[in-house]
Amino acid sequence: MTSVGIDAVEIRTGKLRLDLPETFAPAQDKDPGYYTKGLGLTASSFPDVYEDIVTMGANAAHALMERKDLEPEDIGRIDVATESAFDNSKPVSTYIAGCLEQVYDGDFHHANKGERKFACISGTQSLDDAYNWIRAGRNRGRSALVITTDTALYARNDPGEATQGAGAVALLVSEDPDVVELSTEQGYGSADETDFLKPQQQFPSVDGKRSVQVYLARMREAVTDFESVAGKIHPDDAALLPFHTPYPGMVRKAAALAFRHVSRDTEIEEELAAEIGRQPRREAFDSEEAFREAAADYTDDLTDTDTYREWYAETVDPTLTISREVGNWYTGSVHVARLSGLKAAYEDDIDMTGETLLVGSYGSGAQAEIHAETVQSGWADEIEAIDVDEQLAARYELTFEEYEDVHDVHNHDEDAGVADVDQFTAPEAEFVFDGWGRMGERKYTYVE
Ligand SMILES: CC(C)(COP(=O)([O-])OP(=O)([O-])OC[C@H]1O[C@@H](n2cnc3c(N)ncnc32)[C@H](O)[C@@H]1OP(=O)([O-])[O-])[C@@H](O)C(=O)NCCC(=O)NCCSC(=O)C[C@@](C)(O)CC(=O)[O-]
Repeated sequence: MTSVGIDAVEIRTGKLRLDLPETFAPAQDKDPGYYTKGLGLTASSFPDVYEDIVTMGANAAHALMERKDLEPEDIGRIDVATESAFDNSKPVSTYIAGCLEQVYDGDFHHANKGERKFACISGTQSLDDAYNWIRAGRNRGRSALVITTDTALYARNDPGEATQGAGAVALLVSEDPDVVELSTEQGYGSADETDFLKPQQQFPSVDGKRSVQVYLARMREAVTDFESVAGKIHPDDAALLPFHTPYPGMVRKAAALAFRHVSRDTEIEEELAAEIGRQPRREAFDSEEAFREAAADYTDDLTDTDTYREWYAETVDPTLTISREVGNWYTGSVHVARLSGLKAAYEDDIDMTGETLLVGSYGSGAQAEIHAETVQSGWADEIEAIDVDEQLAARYELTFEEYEDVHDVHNHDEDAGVADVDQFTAPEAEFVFDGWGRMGERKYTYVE
């Protein structure tokens, strides 16, 4: 069977940085520990005034095509996943293709382009579309470009304001990939939920506490569904667990429940029994409430054990490093988690070839998906080539007042725009937003 998966990755972070404990916390009159320890975040990325979802996506795609020495004729489809689209008809992929055509001799007229929407999970759904297209043998030897791009803004003073972020991830999906091969097995947990949505509005209406519960419930379903096709998961099966990361604290909660589930009925549960007892079983309780309380107590004890802490430090924590510095990139978030985990393994000199990643994607509204990925022998060369640290370090550090201006610049209802707020950084060798066309379309130029 043809091996299909991710052949190369590039990211593009928004070029502005807001420090949460140092700059945001005092202005919000909050304890800095709320951001760093509670949510697990240090900073958010924001786009400069000449950046948006198109420039970030096009710049990530351009970097990837240059590094892999690709021409437009090598790409058979461009799938964009976003929940920050500014056009209800023309897909962002056409804007991005238009940008790329400014710098390549060829064009993308032969390429199928689209835009996926299902909150944050649409990035993984686009990956699926690309995978299925290649596995169906319809790709004529070409690869797919999957681009996730979002500016995740919340209304000012919404609790979600602390979790904002902006950036794009470009993934090249090909036969015989260099980074990871995707499993055919998948598990889903999907239900009509009203926890986070944007009905004809830019900023989300969020029931924050409920969104956390829905994330956990749908993930639990997806794990069970995955096990029904792939067999029971054991904690030692996966080297890394890249999960959708709206903020690292969310993944910390999900990881505790995941470990409790996958260690049940294993030698790990038996070994821990002397220390914290065995896991509560539903049939031993008179009511659902009593069972849930006992399960929550067991989970608290479990997360205090050395066994759990070691597993978390090796398998989960490395996937959160980039997220702590950039916030939520919505559709790109789980793909940032994968990159973060592989980057940490590369830096620690761990040979990941042949190892399994268990990837958990999620989108509000709501749907979770679990699949496995097998790391390929070219992974280290690919990870080494990505300039994540340089991009993060080069960001402009915003004051709180500048942050307020930037939020207004990217707020579709505010008049502030490129003309009113000076850019904070100077564009170089990249696509920039440079005004409006005659039909209200956004226009882009490549700046040398
Ligand atoms: C998630 C909430 C509700 C949290 O906002 P909140 O309700 O203000 O925060 P909290 O009171 O729940 O506190 C968070 C944690 O900080 C701790 N804490 C408190 N104070 C301190 C302190 N001083 N020092 C240290 N720790 C402190 C506190 O104890 C708690 O720890 P936990 O119980 O989680 O272990 C908010 O950020 C929000 O509304 N965010 C937006 C929605 C969101 O991200 N939801 C996550 C799941 S839904 C999802 O992932 C989908 C999404 C959002 O990406 C969208 C999509 O799919 O398109």
